[in-house]
Amino acid sequence: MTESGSKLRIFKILKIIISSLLITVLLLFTIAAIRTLSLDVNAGLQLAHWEKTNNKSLVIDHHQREELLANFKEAIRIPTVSFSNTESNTTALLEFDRFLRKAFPTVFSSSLVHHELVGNYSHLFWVKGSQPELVPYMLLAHIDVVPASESDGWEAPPFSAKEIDGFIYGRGTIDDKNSLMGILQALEYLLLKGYAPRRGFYIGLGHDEEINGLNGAMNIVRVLKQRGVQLLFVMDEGLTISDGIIPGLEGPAALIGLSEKGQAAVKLSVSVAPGHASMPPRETSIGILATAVKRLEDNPMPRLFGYGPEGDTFEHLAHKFSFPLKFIMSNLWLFSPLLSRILERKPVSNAFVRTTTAVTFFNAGVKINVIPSLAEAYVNLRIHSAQSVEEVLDIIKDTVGDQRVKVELVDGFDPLPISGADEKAFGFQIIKKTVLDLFPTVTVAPGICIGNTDSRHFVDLTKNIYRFSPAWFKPGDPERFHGINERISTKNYEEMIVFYFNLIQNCDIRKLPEPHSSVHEL
Ligand SMILES: CCCCCCCC/C=C\CCCCCCCC(=O)N[C@@H](CC(C)C)C(=O)O
Ligand SMILES: [Zn+2]
Ligand SMILES: [Zn+2]
Repeated sequence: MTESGSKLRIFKILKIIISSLLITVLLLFTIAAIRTLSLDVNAGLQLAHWEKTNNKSLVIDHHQREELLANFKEAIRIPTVSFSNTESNTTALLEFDRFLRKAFPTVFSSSLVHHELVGNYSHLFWVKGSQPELVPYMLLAHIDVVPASESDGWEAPPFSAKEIDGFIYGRGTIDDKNSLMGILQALEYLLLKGYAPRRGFYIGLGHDEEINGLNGAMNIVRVLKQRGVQLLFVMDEGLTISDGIIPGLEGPAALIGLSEKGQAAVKLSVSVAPGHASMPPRETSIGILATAVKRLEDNPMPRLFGYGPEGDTFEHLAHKFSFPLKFIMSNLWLFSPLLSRILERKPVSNAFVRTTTAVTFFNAGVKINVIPSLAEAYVNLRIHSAQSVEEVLDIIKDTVGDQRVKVELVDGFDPLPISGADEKAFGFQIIKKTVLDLFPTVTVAPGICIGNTDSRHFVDLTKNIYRFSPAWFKPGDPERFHGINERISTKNYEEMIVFYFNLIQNCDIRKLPEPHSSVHEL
C-alpha cells in the first residue's frame, strides 16, 4: 500500500471512531433528555379515589394551645438522660411516667386503651380497633435524651424549655419528645372527641433508645412476639421535612426513611513494651495508632451513591430542581459519580454517599515520663446500604495496613432491609397522604435514615418500617440533633399533633385505592 493510501485508511478509521463517539454521546443525551422530561415518579395515589372514613378534624383553640404547650414544656423539663450504656436517670424516668398519666388522663383511662409498662420504664399502649380483622400498625417514639450541658453554648438551659421568638429550646424538642408528646396529645384529643379506631394500633415509647434500646424497644418486641403480633407497618423517628437543606431543591421535601444505615464499633489498638521516656523507640504506640487513624480519615470509604435508597430520593425530587440539576438528578445512571462528588463536600450530604468513619475515642498514656504500653481508639462507622459490616472491616484492615495495629469488631449490625414505597405500600402511602394533606407544598420522597432508631428491633414483626416525623428542618437545624440549641417552633409542634391526629384516622381505611385509578378517572 502507498503512503497516501495508508493515510487515507487511518483517516477513514478515525472518521468512523469520531462519528461513533458523537452518535453515542448524542444517544446518551437524548435518553437523558427524555428521562428529564418524562420522569415522574410522584403521581402516585394522590388523585385516586380514597375510601371515606369520616375523619374528625382538629382545630386547636387558645385554651388547648396553652395546655398542649405547657404539657410539652413539662416533658422537656424532665431530664430523662441516658448517660452511658449502663447509666440512665431512672428518677427522671419514673417522674416522666407520673407526668404522662397526669398530662393524658383520657388515654390512661379509656376503655379502648390498654397500657402496660415494659422493662420498668418503657410504655406499651394497645388501642383497640372495632374491626379486628384489620392488621394493626405501630407508632414509636422514645423517652430518653442524650446529655446536654448549658456550658456548650446553649442560648437557654437545655432542660428549661424556654420559649424564645416562637421556639421552645431544650434537649428532646426534636429528638424525640416532640413525636412522643405529639402522638399522645393527638390520641388524647381523638378520644375526647369520641373517636374509636377501626384499625387497632400500638404505641411504643422506649426509655433507652439512645443506648441501643436493649431494655425498652427490645422488650416491647419480645412481648409482642410472645402474643403472636404481626404489624402492618411501624413508624418511628428519623427523617424530617427538609426546607432549604438540599442544595438546589425548590421547596420543602419530606423524606420518609425506608431503611437505616448499619453501624459498627471498631477498636484499634497498639501494644508495645513500656519504657523510660528518656530512651524512646522511633515510634510509640501512640504514634503508630495516630498514623492508623490518620490513614482512615484520609481514605474515606468508597462512594456508593446510587446503590441504596438515596438514589430513589433524588429521582423523586428531580422535578423540583432547576436546570441543570434537574437534568443531572433525572439521570443518576449517568451522573451519580458527579453528584457524589458534590454531595460529599458537606457532612450531612456525605452521610448519604458512603459509609462514614468517625473516630470517637482515643486513649493512651499514664504518665509524662512513661512510654505507654497501650494505645486504643474506637471508630464509629455508619454503613451504607450497599455494604456489610464484614466488608467495612476488611476495608479498615487494608487501609490501616499495619500488622502492629489490632483491628477488632466490638459491635455492629448490617444496614436494615428496605421497606416498600410503591403504590401498594400501605404505611408509606398513608404517611405520604397525611403529609400532603397538611403541607400541600411539600414533595414527599423515600429516603435513608443516617442514624439508627428503635424501629430496627422490629424487623421480625413487619417488613414495613418507616422513619419519619413531620418536624421542619431548615439550614442549621440538622446540627441541633444531639447538638446545642435543639429547638422546635410552637407552630411546628402543633402541626405535629395535627399530623398524628390525621394519620391515625387515615389508617382506618381498609385498603389503599387501586393504583392508577386516577388515570381512569381523568
Ligand atoms: C442530601 C439529603 C439531605 C437530607 C437532610 C437530612 C437531615 C438529617 C438530619 C438528621 C437525621 C438524624 C437521624 C435521626 C435518628 C437518629 C437517632 C439517634 O441518634 N440514634 C442513635 C442510636 C444508637 C444505636 C444509640 C444513633 O447514634 O444513631
Ligand atoms: Zn431519637
Ligand atoms: Zn437521638
